[in-house]
Amino acid sequence: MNSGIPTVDLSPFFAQGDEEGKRNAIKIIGHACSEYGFFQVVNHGVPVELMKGALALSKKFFNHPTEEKLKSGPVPGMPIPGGYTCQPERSADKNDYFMMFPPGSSFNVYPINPPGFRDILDEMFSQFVNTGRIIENIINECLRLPSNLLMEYNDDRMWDLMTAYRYFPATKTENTGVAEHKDVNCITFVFQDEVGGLKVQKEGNWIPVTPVEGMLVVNVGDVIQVLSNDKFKSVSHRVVRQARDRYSYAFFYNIGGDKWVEPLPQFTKEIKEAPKYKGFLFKEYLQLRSRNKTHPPSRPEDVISIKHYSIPAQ
Ligand SMILES: O=C(O)CCC(=O)C(=O)O
Ligand SMILES: [Fe+2]
Repeated sequence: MNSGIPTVDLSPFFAQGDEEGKRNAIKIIGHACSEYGFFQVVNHGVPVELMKGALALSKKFFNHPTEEKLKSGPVPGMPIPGGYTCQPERSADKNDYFMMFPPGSSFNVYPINPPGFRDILDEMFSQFVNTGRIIENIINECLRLPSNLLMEYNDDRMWDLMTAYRYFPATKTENTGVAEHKDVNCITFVFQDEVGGLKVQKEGNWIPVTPVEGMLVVNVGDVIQVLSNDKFKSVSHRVVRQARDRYSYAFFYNIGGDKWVEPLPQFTKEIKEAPKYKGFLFKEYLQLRSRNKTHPPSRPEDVISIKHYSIPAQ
């Protein structure tokens, strides 16, 4: 099926000896990350039955009455709201969502209903972390970095996040599910139900990502764009609401908040290219980006994006 973004089979990374298969996948992913910022993967290690179960249980959860869902609402004082949240009326984004931190984090607030949802969420999260490590390693190879450089740099898994979303049906006058944005993190995974609605920007057009059962959509975020000094791109995407409710999951393979993010020497000094970004602490950028949401600037040019740290070419 032609969904408009490249598709890659990751099975060579789960078998011994298929070096050619690996090289081929690495080539497609490298091209996808520099041209699209997006690709999608099959045989990615996350069991398809688990993905289907996770969607089925999230549908049940979101169809509970609001009072029931709010029992797993965020605890006051959390840095980011964990648990169940509905977007405020004034937000352009029209969805409600459940967000969690790594299994075992004291910030997690799990729903009791539907039964089994908690176990499935924890399992999904752990599977996503495993696939995240594999894709991080592939990106390390695509960028021809010294072995394990990204893995050793990105060694704090406590900042990873997973969100289950429910998008409301479009109305006659508006259909924004999630407004156009670029992800802040390293690598994002998304899977959507058959309703669809995810769109990716390419050369001024919006490419729809056709939903395929068991497929994981992967995109690189701002951190990879900065580390690679723009070799790999963090690309704008959005969710367009459809005639009926749409359900999806997103997993954000992040980096530790205290990490310093700047273009790597392999893409600057070592090849005599000027860095395109100033360095920054990841948590400071996260804070600026969440302020866009809590205190939306009135002038569009004041909305903070990764451009905030860019160094103009001399
Ligand atoms: O729900 C989706 O398909 C994608 C959501 C998204 O882009 C995000 O949470 O950053
Ligand atoms: Fe996103």
